[in-house]
Amino acid sequence: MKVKIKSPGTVANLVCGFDILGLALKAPYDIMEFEIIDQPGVVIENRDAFNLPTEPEKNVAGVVLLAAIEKAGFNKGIRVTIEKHIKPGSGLGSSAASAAGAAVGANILLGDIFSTDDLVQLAMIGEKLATGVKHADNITPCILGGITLIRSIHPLDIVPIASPDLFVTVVHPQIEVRTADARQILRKQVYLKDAIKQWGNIAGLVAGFMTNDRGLIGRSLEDVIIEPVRSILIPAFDEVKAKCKEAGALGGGISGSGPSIFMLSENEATAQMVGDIMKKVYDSIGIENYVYVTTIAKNGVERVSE
Ligand SMILES: Nc1ncnc2c1ncn2[C@@H]1O[C@H](COP(=O)(O)OP(=O)(O)O)[C@@H](O)[C@H]1O
Ligand SMILES: N[C@@H](CCOP(=O)(O)O)C(=O)O
Repeated sequence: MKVKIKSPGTVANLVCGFDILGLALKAPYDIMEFEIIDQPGVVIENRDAFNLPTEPEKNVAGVVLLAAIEKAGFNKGIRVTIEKHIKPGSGLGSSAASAAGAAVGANILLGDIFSTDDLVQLAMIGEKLATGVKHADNITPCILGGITLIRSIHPLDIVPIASPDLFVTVVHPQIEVRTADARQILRKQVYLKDAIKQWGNIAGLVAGFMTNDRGLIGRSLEDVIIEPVRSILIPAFDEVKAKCKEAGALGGGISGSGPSIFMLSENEATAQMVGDIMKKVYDSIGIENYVYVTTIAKNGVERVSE
């Protein structure tokens, strides 16, 4: 039996929700194909130009598949073919797409034996390999679709949030920011006044999503803790953000750990205009860039026909 899935890109952090809020994107997505093999262990074949490791212990899909095999007590092996469209180090959850895709793909092959919490726990093993830390704000929306809140990872407590019909524009300037590096530069302590502002924004953003209050969503898309530090790694960040908001975007910020920047808009025309602005800014400073105008994906990792 062969299992083919598509695994979506994700926007983690959702500006003020560092490590706890994320959404799934309709595009881009990776394609992965799985099959059971007699030889125990994991075999990885990459069908893209990213040169990711094929040794299972060095590839996030590999470590997740090894963990799934062990957890299931399975005595055969799994071969996975990865066709990656989400560039590693993009801030669009490239590692999460492989980790979550591997967990879901293995689960289908093994007969649907894992719960959603099991899948997230397994996929977090992949995120730990990529970033040095277990975080679930990419893998949870990648698995479940929509917008998700990770209230806690110890113990795991996932809260799916109602997703308003918003458009998402993402620009991916073609520079690489490794999530592991973007975590290293963060301050370990925050001022109470900043924490209070951030709590207000997170609560406002979740309430805004749940009540479809566009004004509240826009006002709450503010990050006073992480963005001021990480935006230094992203050329023209302030200019892009200011111009997109002027053009009518509700708001946005760094996608994951960057360098991608995302904006939410109420309609497609604004989302397209925002994309044109993003492109123009990066073209004007000679940075190759790629723009996606898309929506929030209702579904996460999905099985597709051969
Ligand atoms: N299957 C995989 N998919 C993506 N990245 C992988 C994979 N296996 C290992 N990696 C490593 O993980 C890192 C990319 O993860 P990360 O920095 O979190 O990027 P992103 O923000 O796109 O998720 C790179 O160092 C890459 O080599
Ligand atoms: N919460 C994480 C999210 C990283 O997202 P990625 O798409 O850049 O992998 C963090 O900000 O470190």
